[in-house]
Amino acid sequence: MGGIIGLQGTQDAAQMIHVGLLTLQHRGQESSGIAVEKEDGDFFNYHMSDGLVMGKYTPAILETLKGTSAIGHVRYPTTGIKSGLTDAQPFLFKCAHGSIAIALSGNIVNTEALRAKLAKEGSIFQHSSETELIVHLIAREKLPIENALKKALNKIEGGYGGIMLFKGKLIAFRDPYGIRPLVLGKIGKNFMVASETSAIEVLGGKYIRDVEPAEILVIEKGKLSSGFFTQPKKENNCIFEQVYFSRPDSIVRGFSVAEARMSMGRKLAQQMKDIKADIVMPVPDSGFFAALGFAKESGIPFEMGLVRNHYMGRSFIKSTQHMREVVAKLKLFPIGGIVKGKNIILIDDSIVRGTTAKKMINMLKEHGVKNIHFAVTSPPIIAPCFYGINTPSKSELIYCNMSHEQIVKEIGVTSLHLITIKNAADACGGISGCQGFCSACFTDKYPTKISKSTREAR
Ligand SMILES: O=P(O)(O)OC[C@H]1O[C@H](OP(=O)(O)OP(=O)(O)O)[C@H](O)[C@@H]1O
Ligand SMILES: NC(=O)CC[C@H](N)C(=O)O
Ligand code: SF4
Ligand SMILES: [Mg+2]
Repeated sequence: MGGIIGLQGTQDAAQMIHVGLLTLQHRGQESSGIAVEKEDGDFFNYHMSDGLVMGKYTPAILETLKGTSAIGHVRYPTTGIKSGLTDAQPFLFKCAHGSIAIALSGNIVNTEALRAKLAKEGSIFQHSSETELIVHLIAREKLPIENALKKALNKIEGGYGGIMLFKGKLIAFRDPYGIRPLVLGKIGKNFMVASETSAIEVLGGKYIRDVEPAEILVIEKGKLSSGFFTQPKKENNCIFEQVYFSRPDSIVRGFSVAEARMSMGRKLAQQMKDIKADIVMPVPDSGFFAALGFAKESGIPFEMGLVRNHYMGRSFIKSTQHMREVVAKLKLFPIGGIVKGKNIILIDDSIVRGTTAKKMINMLKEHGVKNIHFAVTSPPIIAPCFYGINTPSKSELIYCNMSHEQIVKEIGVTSLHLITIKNAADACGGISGCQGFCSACFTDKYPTKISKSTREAR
């Protein structure tokens, strides 16, 4: 998954990308990078850093990132080496076309086959993440860059949004199914692209529209041109963007994420009419708006009985189970005075491995909660994601290894309720049922081909 942002036409491009990356931090915490095209277009000024963005791009560093065309990336490792700077993006290359900087959010699913073929033909790989493949494929084509990119993108399959800098051009592209998000905006007279609208708005810019599935945008000297590298496929936007990943103040496929989450909460309340409770409580952060919607619909008072430590970052997107456990233990803490002796409806967006639920419910009990009815705004997650979110192999997914009743016991709640796929999709602006959305992690039905080796790699 991860987050990307690119803009052109302003002297403080790197400073703006830096602010954009801080805004996209929730999409990737493992490393970040900014690349700015040098004035002669010959290469890039750049800086990569591990961990969080905050504090890593000092004024002195930003001063070295001179240029008016820039891209940035925050990484959530879903392929390749999971930590360190080896796979920190943007990746920078020199090839027969010239200098290219590229950053990708998402995953390419036919990586193994392509990599093996290219390696056999003599390619040397510097990185272990798939983003590099695109440049290898471009470098082999003796065509103008846009056409070379078109050819390259026709050879890859997956869910991705991508950005490139090349000789005065900022180029953006999105997978044919629109699985991963990418939006176009404008700041003054300058165009920009980003994974989420919030990164445009924080800079004082205006969201214009989504980059279309299969679209390639070229921005050069303030002018925008658009083309398609293939026929767009039936849209399969990742429903997890609304459920968990995106910031609540972002607009995803025309819908406010906060409102979609509130509506999911309302629908859960309708599903749970018979459950009586004293208070409704969110699991912060991403359960917040759903709990608000639930409380409004049910009339049960809304309370904040859990405090979120924001310095811990998100637990789910940590790279190792050890770190997920550490963060899950420290990220939430109950407020005894609010929860003691209460029957509560507790709302979270998802149960993936069950790491958060187990720890948090234990703590709530230690603080004297009477009964917990746990309500979740995603259906059971029963299949891995191959498009850039680490919903892990079936062996790690709690709903693949236990029955609903066993999970109720394992996490220690009085009852457990999950939103239906139809209700989740309706709340997120689905046309009818789940049309327009990818929901493969709930259904095990993927929009693209997933090869045996890709499946087995999980
Ligand atoms: O069942 P699990 O494997 O624990 O994964 C699911 C949990 O992880 C996420 O929270 P996270 O801390 O990543 O982010 P948030 O603060 O935005 O909710 C998500 O919101 C769930 O709470
Ligand atoms: N954009 C991202 O953070 C993910 C890109 C790529 N799949 C990686 O793991 O590096
Ligand atoms: S499989 Fe799930 S997480 Fe992955 S793109 Fe589809 S809906 Fe999103
Ligand atoms: Mg959470």
